[in-house]
Amino acid sequence: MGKMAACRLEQGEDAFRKIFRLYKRRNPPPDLSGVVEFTRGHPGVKPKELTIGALSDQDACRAGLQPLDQWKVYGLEGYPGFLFVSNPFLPGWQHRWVRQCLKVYPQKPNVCNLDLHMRAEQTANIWESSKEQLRERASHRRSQKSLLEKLRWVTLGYHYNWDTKKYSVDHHSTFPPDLAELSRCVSRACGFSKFQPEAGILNYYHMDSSLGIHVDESELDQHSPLLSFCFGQSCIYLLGGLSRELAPTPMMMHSGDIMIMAGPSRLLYHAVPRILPHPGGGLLPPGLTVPPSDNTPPALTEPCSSQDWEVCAQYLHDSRINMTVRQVLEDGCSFPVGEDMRREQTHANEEDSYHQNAPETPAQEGEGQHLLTKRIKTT
Ligand SMILES: O=C(O)CCC(=O)C(=O)O
Ligand SMILES: [Fe+2]
Repeated sequence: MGKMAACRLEQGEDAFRKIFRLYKRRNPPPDLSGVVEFTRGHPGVKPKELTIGALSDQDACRAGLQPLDQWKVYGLEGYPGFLFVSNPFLPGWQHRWVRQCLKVYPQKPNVCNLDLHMRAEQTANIWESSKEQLRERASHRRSQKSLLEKLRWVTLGYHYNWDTKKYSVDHHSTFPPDLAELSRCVSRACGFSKFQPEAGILNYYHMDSSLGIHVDESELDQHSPLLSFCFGQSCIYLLGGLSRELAPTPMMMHSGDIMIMAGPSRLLYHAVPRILPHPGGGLLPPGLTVPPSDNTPPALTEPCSSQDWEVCAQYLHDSRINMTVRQVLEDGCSFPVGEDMRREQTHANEEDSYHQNAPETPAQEGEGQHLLTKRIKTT
């Protein structure tokens, strides 16, 4: 990078990047006392009341969620439209979503990072080819990394294209009905009764992973909320402003927590600089140390068997999974065609410059989330 450009960066173009690097740092470890813990009454955290009745107890229960009057929901001063739900899952139910993320959602026709450099038959059954390797790990036998451990992202519904940064009508598969229903339950509960789950990105992190600074702006509908579900180990999540000059707020996310980015918070910069062991010791967070619930009638997903859970638990000892769910198209709209598409593309190209490094500019730390496999970085 030229001297001038470096200078401009230092003058605060990128307050976000400075904080990203601070929390990513291992040596010396950063002071975490300023990191927002929503359930611990941090300044700026405001409990929120949801409309009781927005989600029936029966629908909540089918999705593995507690009755709405039990949910702990918070807003954050300075971030209108942002909501944080502290683990609303019923005991034994996060397990099912974790199992879906590891065993079911990586299957074809869904798309994952491994497809970029492996043949279709090699990625046809990631779970089956990995489970023995993961079990062996439990008995401390050394083994090669399994495909599951190499998984970084999976796309669902309208498959996000990491090259063009677009969704398209031609690259679509059925959005998983169970995750669609969970997402509709959460969005209804939070007052977004029209939300349509149309695309999902699942992110798989290990203890040395991070997710670069970005805005999720590829959806044609940027008014609908974006939902984000966390499982496994904890993370520091940075929520910034509409520009990278604004310093982000660091917050902790734990297993089971759900975030809703809506309204004025929908297009804010954000990043995950650091994965942290869940607080409290032990290999798994408290919500996952109970056995998987075996059955509650009638449910969206089948119970997680103890054999499947053994593999999932082993995976989660040093991993975090995040599912984001998005509405791509505005209500009643379809993908643009002809003249509309040209207009849309011109507009998108202007916006893309936000994410791309100029050719002569080396990638900056914390940048480049949309660069193919670099989306989740491993140090
Ligand atoms: O892992 C997270 O919490 C954030 C994921 C995210 O920002 C994304 O998928 O766009
Ligand atoms: Fe994002």
